[in-house]
Parts: sequence; structure tokens; C-alpha cells
Amino acid sequence: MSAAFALEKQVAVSAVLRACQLTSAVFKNLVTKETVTKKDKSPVTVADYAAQAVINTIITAAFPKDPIVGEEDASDLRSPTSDDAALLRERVTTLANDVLTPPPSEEERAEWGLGFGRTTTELLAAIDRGNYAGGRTGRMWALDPIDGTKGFLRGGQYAVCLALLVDSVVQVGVMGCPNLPVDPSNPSGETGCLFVAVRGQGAQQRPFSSFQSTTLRIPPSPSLSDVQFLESVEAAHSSHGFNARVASTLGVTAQPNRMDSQAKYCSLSRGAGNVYLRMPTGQGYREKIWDHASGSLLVEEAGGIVSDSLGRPLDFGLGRTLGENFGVVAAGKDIHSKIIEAIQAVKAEESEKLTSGL
Ligand SMILES: Nc1ncnc2c1ncn2[C@@H]1O[C@H](COP(=O)(O)O)[C@@H](O)[C@H]1OP(=O)(O)O
Ligand SMILES: [Mg+2]
Ligand SMILES: [Mg+2]
Ligand SMILES: [Mg+2]
Repeated sequence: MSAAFALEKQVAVSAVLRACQLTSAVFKNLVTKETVTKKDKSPVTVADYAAQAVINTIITAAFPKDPIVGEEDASDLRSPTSDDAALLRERVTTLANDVLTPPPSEEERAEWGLGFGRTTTELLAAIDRGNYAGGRTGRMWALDPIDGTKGFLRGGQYAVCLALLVDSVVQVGVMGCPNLPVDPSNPSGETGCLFVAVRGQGAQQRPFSSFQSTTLRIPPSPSLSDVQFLESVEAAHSSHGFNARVASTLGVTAQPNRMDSQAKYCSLSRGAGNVYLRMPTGQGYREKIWDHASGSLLVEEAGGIVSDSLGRPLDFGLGRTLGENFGVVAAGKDIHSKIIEAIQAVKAEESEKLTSGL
């Protein structure tokens, strides 16, 4: 008997790897016209749209009934009168077909819809298959075609992130990080890592260039002064100041490592960094499920704990967001509760200062 979710894992790996080929190719010759600013002021590029089209096309061919919660939608591409939209549509079609048309490899199957091109209409419809509202029960996929678009644009870290949830529990998580070094101790060496986790079956990493998988186990945390925090590059996404206060409460002297995207979860799972702390910056932002589904499973399967800042499990059953945002804390088992305590201490200190008017 094959292991649980074996087929889902294989399909997700194929979809993520093909999408990573696309995003890497786009980065090499991305021009300003290919980036759009969304209503929430965040950037989105032809690579985000085309990667979502590719992954949704493959998931839908393999699992036609499964709903998908994907970050992007095709509304900005559909405008019949805009020349920019027409150019974007054309580029998304070419890019998606460049990676959908190669025939299935030995690890892939024709039933996953590989080996032939799609029309623009079909690809826009595939992007919009990501409009599922999410919810408590049943199967659903959560997709972030490019997590860390700002990192992607600056040539930094970004991740193609795909997860399968069943009854709002993440069962499979696959992430492709084209710019992450294969060996964290050799940052200028080969880049391109695939991270794969299946609940109850562990966490693994392999270079894009080979099938040699390594099992990931978070090593014991170093002494508190040497604990390394992983945090967002963007201060608007996660409070740098709060993290610094938590670190100083714990007596941490090591400098934080700032990187974009769920590459933070990936780094933590292989012992490159010890704590991923993401505290809201107080602007009412709700964390999206696609920004945490695959990464949280990876860290759990590598032996770590992922919770909100009060120590409660993340709830993926509330819809497209994690609901009211109390931050995210991911760390090894030996240190997670100390981080939660330190967060509470810093919060108590802050509210004391507020009430005493300091
Ligand atoms: N105000 C915010 N608070 C927290 N996260 C945000 C905020 N605005 C955008 N994000 C999301 O944070 C993720 C990147 O996190 P990080 O900075 O740690 O790499 C992105 O998915 C980004 O969304 P988007 O993809 O729309 O830019
Ligand atoms: Mg994201
Ligand atoms: Mg994204
Ligand atoms: Mg985005």
C-alpha cells in the first residue's frame, strides 16, 4: 500500500517545480510593464499570474473536484479595452505554456494535463479557479504562486508555496525556493531548493538539480544569547521593534536574519535560524492562509512548533485568512514556550507604559 497522500505529493512537486522554472526564467528578463500594483498597493507580476495558472491547471487536471484558495485572480488581466492588460495576457499565456507543454517526465503522468498548451481563456479561467472562499471542512489547496513578490523583484528570497488541507488541517506542503542556497553554510553556492512535508511522514529538502532528498530535523537550540531570529525584510509586514524587544528580554545578542517569504520557515526547518517571529504592525492586516499553510507543516514535521503569539494553533478553517491576527511564532520544541513567555512579558511592559502614560 502506498503512503497517504502519495499522489497529492507527487502532483504538488511537479506543479511547484514547473512553476519555479517559470519564475526563474521571468526574473532574468522582467521589465517594468510586467508588474502591476494591486488594490492593496502590493506588487504582482506576470510571473505570479502565470505560476498560478500553471499550478491550478495541473491540480485541476489531477484532482478536478478539489477547490483552490489562490492568492491571485485574473480580474486585472481581463480588461477588454486596456492595451496593458492585453500585453499581460499574452505574456502570461506564453510563460505558462512554456512550462506546461514539455511532456511528462518519468516522475510525472500525462493525466496531470502535461504536454500540451492552453488558450488564454483557459489559463485565465485556471487562475480564477483560485477564488475558493476556504472553510472548515473538505479538501482544498492553498496556493501562493510567488510568496514574497517584493523579494522576487529585488532578486532576494521568494517561494512558490502549495499546500493540501483536509478539514482545515494541512496534510501536504510543498515549497520551491529558487534563490535559496542548497547548503546554508555556503551562501554563494548552488541555489534552488525544494521542501516537501507530509503530515506524519516528516520533512525533506532536495536541490532542484537532483533527486537526493535529505530529511530535516530542527537541531537543539543554541544557548539563548546565540538564538537567531528570522524576520521579514519589510517592517510593514512584521514589527522589527517588537522582535528586538523580545530578543533583548531573552538575552539574545545574535543579529536577526531578515529574508522575504516562507523561506523563513524553510530556513528554520533546516536549522539555519532558530525562531520565526511575525508580529502584526497594528494596521488591521489579516494573515492569509497561503502565507503559512505549507511552511507551518514543514516546521512541524521537522520537529518544531508553530502557533500564534498566545501559543494557540493557527486556524486554517476560517476562510482565506487566519482571522484575527495575533502574530505567528515558529521555533524548535525546546525554545517555543520561552518565546511565548517573552512575548507576553514585552506586551505586559508595553501596556504598563501605555497606562502610566510614559
Ligand atoms: N501589513 C502586512 N502585514 C503582514 N503581512 C503582509 C502585510 N502586507 C502584505 N503582507 C504579506 O506578507 C507576505 C510576505 O511576508 P514577508 O514580508 O515576511 O516576506 C506576503 O504574502 C505579503 O502579501 P503580498 O503577497 O500581497 O505582498
Ligand atoms: Mg505571500
Ligand atoms: Mg504571493
Ligand atoms: Mg502578493
